[in-house]
Amino acid sequence: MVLKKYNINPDLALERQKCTFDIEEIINIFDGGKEKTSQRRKIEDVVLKSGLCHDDVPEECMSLKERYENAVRKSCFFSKLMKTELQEITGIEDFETPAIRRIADALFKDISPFLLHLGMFVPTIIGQCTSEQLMIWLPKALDLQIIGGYAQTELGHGTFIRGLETTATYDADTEEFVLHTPTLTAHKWWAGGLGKTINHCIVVAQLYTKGVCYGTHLFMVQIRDLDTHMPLPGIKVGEIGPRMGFSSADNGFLGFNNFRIPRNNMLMKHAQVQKDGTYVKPARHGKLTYQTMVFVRVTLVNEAAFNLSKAVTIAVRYSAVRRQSEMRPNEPEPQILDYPTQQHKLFIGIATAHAFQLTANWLWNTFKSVLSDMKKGDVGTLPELHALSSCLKAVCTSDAALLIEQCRYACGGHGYMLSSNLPYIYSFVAATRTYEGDYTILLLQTARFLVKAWEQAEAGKTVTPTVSYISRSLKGEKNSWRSTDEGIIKSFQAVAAGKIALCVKSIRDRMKSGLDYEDAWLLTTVQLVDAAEAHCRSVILETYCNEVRRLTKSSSDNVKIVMHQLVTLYLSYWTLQRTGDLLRYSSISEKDIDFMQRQYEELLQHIRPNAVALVDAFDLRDEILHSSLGAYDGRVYERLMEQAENNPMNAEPVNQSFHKYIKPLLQGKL
Ligand SMILES: CC/C=C\C/C=C\C/C=C\C/C=C/C=C/C(=O)SCCNC(=O)CCNC(=O)[C@H](O)C(C)(C)COP(=O)(O)OP(=O)(O)OC[C@H]1O[C@@H](n2cnc3c(N)ncnc32)[C@H](O)[C@@H]1OP(=O)(O)O
Ligand SMILES: Cc1cc2nc3c(=O)[nH]c(=O)nc-3n(C[C@H](O)[C@H](O)[C@H](O)COP(=O)(O)OP(=O)(O)OC[C@H]3O[C@@H](n4cnc5c(N)ncnc54)[C@H](O)[C@@H]3O)c2cc1C
Repeated sequence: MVLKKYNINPDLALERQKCTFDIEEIINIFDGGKEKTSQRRKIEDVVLKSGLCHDDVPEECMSLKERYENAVRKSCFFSKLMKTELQEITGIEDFETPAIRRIADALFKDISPFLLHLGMFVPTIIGQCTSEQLMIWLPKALDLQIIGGYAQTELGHGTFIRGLETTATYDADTEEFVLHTPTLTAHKWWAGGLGKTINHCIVVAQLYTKGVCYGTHLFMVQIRDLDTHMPLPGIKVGEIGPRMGFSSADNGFLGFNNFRIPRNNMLMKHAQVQKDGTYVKPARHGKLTYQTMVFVRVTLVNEAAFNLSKAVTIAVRYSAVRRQSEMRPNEPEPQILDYPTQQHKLFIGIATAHAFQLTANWLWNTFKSVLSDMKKGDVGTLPELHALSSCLKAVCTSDAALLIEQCRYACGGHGYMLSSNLPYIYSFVAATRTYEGDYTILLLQTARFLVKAWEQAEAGKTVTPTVSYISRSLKGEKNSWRSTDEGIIKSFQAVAAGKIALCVKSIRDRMKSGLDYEDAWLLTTVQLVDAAEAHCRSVILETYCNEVRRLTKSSSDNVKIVMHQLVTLYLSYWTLQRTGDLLRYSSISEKDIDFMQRQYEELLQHIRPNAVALVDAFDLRDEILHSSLGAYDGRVYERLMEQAENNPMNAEPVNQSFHKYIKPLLQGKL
């Protein structure tokens, strides 16, 4: 899409004059400093000037095949740009992934078929290969001499990894693994890029050697000829068909008919199969082959924040431009942003994008620190990281999807237009709630950790920092409600502790009544999911408050004020959402709730003058937003009309179907 230049809409211009803070300061905070902002903008300039973002026809007007081919074209040129010009022109050696991730959206309204190459294939090589294997595959993968994906899920199993059916049977005579798809349900299903694009793939299969099954392991498999791109003999591969989003990601299926790969193609950093077929199990932790999933879960919190910031930018700018109804008779129609109900729909989106972005950064640092522990041979911090990344991935993607849909509702009918980009953003984020571990499943993983932590604390052992509130609760610390940041966090921790306690009690009561542990757990899973969600809320609230305090230490007073208003809005919003829980597990009173409601409504008014400036501070270029409703200039109606006029459906005044069908029908000749 070529963006026409318009003057700024006067309503938006006025909004920007009302801003009380220096936008650039907030931009720098979220980028991680002035230097990083400048690097990111340089990268964006290079990509935008490359002409790669241009489409002759809007993406939404292309057929699925055209969209895929267009996405491949752009992915190839973008990869070339990353390898060459971006480095040369910007002089930045070490590309910051978030900057590349952001600008990628200027090229793809939907998804790049290469996403999984960088998102999972390369990280799996880095995390799962021996140093010798790394030297073979990593340079080729980084240089795009090979393009890969990650095929774990099958037609019959996604969640239950231990139930996967694809087999990799070691043949000591030839020193090869034989990959096989024994049933219909064993076909790999869903892997991004697999349908048409990739030539290599990480395949997750049940390892058999010397007649024994050792569970799922990872294998590097070439699936297509590097020159002709034809599937290799013994490989059945294709696209799984149209989906709600991910239209250009060519998610695929894959089957093996006794397909042979060399022994060295098993990724052997953690477990090995020796030449004679002897299995050497991982020395440290049984779930290290799941590491790529943990990595992606961590990055998905960032995806939730980024995509929500796009949606709320579109909806706030639109709401400042859109005028509708009347507040008092004969007065001019107000901007819809002036309605408190509209502010209620949107400002929580701004605050949540802040909360998730800061939580994502904190989680990323935690991930890096656990990786560094693991390099030193210490896997002790992995269970907490798994519990944290599981619940944060689940809750942040789920909340983001709901809030993005709320942004679409906030834009009325025009929000339903694909050109608003809100439906694309929603369908992308809706998928993140499912892939890389479904919402319920991941919360149950966190619940497992919480119940264990409870048992440890009961036994007088020290528990990890994110669950230290459990020890306080077991010591009988009573909650006394205070409407300060800290007071509210403590009360949310009391809610989480109360819910975990009830889960433990339910499991024990059920066992006393004769059930075994598995059944007692199963019957308690509704409560366990709820407890894990409550724990996650307390983690987000605490991280958000701590990070804002830390990051704004040297900020101007006005930035401190507005950032803290958003924190308070977030805390008040969740207090009001969870009054039932707080009445049950904390000492909050009716009076306190009334106070919080008033505070929340006042905050909406305080934030209102800065609303447009706050979304400007996400610093999202129009080319990244791709939205007729959310462009910086606010020329909503001009763009909607311009795009309607350019719609290929309007290229001819009379569609041929008139002559073929309507006219004969009108004339009774059909
Ligand atoms: C550059 C990139 C830019 C942007 C990125 C943007 C987008 C993202 C990229 C790609 C998008 C699209 C692609 C999507 C890809 C996929 O979806 S790949 C497939 C993902 N599949 C899953 O996530 C499956 C979910 N299932 C599981 O994770 C697990 O199997 C399980 C259900 C959680 C449990 O498994 P299992 O039955 O084997 O284990 P348990 O018996 O329940 O548990 C045993 C103990 O192990 C612990 N455990 C489990 N998982 C882990 C882990 N990952 N790490 C550490 N520990 C783990 C578990 O807690 C138990 O511990 P215990 O209680 O102490 O015994
Ligand atoms: C857009 C997209 C891209 C994807 N990309 C890839 C990819 O690149 N590579 C790849 O390998 N996979 C990929 N996947 C697959 C994805 O990882 C799985 O779909 C996901 O992990 C969920 O598994 P499932 O489909 O088997 O769901 P199921 O497990 O069948 O879930 C269905 C329902 O059953 C419930 N359920 C299942 N088990 C339990 C249980 N034990 N307790 C309680 N409830 C349960 C779930 O909560 C859910 O509500 C992708 C999926 C999508 C949608």
